[in-house]
Amino acid sequence: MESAPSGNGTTLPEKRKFRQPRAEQQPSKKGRFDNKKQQKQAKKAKAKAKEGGTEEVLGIDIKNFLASHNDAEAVVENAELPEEFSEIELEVEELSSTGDGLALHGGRAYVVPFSIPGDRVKVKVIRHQETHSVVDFLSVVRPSPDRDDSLIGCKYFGSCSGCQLQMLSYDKQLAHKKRVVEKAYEHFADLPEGILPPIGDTIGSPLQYNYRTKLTPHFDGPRKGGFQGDQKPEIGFNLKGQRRVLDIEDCPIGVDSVREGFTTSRADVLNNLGKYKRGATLLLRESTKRIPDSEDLSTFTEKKLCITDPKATTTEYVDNFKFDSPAGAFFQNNNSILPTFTAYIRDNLSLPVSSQAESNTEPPKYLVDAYCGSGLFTVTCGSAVQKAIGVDISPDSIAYATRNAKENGITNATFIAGTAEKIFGDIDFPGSKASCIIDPPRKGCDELFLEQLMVFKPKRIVYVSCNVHTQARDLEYILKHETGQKYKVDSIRGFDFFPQTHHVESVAVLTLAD
Ligand SMILES: C[S@@+](CC[C@H](N)C(=O)[O-])C[C@H]1O[C@@H](n2cnc3c(N)ncnc32)[C@H](O)[C@@H]1O
Repeated sequence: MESAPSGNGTTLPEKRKFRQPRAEQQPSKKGRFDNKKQQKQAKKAKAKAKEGGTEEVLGIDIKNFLASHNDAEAVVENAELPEEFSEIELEVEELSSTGDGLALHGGRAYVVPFSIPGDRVKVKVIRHQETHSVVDFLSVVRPSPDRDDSLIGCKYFGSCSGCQLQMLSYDKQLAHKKRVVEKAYEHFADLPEGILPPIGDTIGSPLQYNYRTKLTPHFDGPRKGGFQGDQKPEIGFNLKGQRRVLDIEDCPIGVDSVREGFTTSRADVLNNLGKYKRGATLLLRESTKRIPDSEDLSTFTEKKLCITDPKATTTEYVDNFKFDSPAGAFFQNNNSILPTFTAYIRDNLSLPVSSQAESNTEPPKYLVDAYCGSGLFTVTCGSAVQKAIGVDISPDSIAYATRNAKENGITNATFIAGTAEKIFGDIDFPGSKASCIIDPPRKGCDELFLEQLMVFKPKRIVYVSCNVHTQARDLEYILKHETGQKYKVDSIRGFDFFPQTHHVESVAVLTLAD
C-alpha cells in the first residue's frame, strides 16, 4: 500500500478509513450529555480542560462551537468523512483561543490554522480525531473582510508555529484577545452570574513587531554519529502542527539585537556542525548597557547586546529601574510594554482608604510578591511600602531579586527561595494592610498556596497570569472559598505582551470587603 506524508512528518497508509463519530459522543441539542458514559467522558474532558493547556482550551472551544450548531447533529449521521490528504474547501466561522480558525463540515469541527472568521480556504485533510478534524492550510479562496494580508510581516507566516494573527489589524487582535479573556472566565470559572465585572479592553503593546527580547530557536540532532557530508540541520521553530523544525533565518517579532544574534548563532552552528552529536536550543537574549552622555548622568546612550550563555548576566531597564538577571532565567519578554504594565500594577496595589470612598486610595503598607522572579514588581512598586517580601522557587532568581532591590534603592525588601506557600511562614504583618501580587507560571497556583493566602487575607490581590485559563480556575477557587467569598473582583483585563500570537497576559484585581 502506498503511503503519504502526514501533518506530523510520519507516514500513514493512504487509504486508512476512519469511523464516523458516534452520535452519542456529541452533546445533545441542549449542550448536555444524556447518558452516564457521556457524563463520565464530559467529566474527564472537563478535568483535563482544567489544566489549561492548548489541547484543553481548543477542546472546549470545539465543544462550544459544535453546541452552537444545533442542527449539525442531523448532518453528522449521514456525512461522509473526506479522505485523508484530500483537498477540500471550508468556510471558517470562529477564531479559537489558540488562534486557529474553526469550520463546520458534515457536522464536524475542522481546525484550520492561519485562518479567520469569514475566510473561505482550501485545506488538506490530515486526520480525523474523535472530537474534530485536523487540516493543513493551503490557500485563501475568498478572504474574510477582516483579512489584510498586506499586514503580514514575516515570510514564514503560514508555516511557522510561532505566530497566528499577522493577517489581522492590531485593533482586531486586541479585540480578539479581550474575547479570549471573556471565554476563559465563561468556561474555566464556574461562578454565579454577575460576580465578575465586564472584562476590560486589552492594553496594547507599543511595539507590534521587533518586541521580543528573547528567542530560543532550536535544531534536531543527526540520526546517528554526527552530521555527515553536506547534511545540515533545520534551525528555527516548529512547523505548525508538526514536530519538525522549520528552517528560519530571521524572526521579525524579535528585537534587533536578538535578530542579529540569531544570524550569528545560526552561522556558528552551521560552521561547527562537527561539535554537535545531538540537537540543541539556542538562547538569544537582549542585554542593555546605558552609557551616560555627560557627567550628570541624566542623558545616556543605550547599547544593546545579544547574550547566548544562559549563565551570563543580562541587564534590562524598565523606566529608570535597572534589572539584572541570569540570561537563562525568566524575565518578561516584551520590554516595550513594561513601563505601562508596571504602572498599572502599582496603581492597582493601592488600598481603598475606606469602603465609602472607593476612588480614594493610598499605597499599601506591606507588599507580598509571590512568584517574584528577579524582583520586577517589588522593585517597581515597593518604594512606598514599609515592608515587602518576595518568594520564588528559583534560588538564582532570589539572589538577583535581592541584588536588584538593593541597586534600585529598595531597602525594606526581603526575599525567600522556596515554593510560594513558604512565604506565609515569614510574614509578620497583618493582611488587612497588605497587597499581594501573584504571578505564577502557566499552570497557575498550587492549592496549598491559595489555601494559605485565604488564611492571610490580604486586603488587595493583584493576580497576573500568562495563562488566563488557569487564572480563571484559581479565581473560582478563591471566590468559592469561605474567606474568599468576601473578595470583590474589581477588574479583569488583558495586556498584549505577545502581538501577532494568540497569547495574552491577564491581570485580575480583587479587594477584600471590610
Ligand atoms: C511568570 S514568572 C513571574 C516572575 C516575576 N513576577 C516577573 O514578572 O518577572 C513565574 C515565576 O514563578 C516561579 N515559580 C514557579 N513555580 C513556583 C512555585 N511553586 N513557588 C514559587 N515560585 C515558583 C518561577 O521561577 C518564575 O520566576
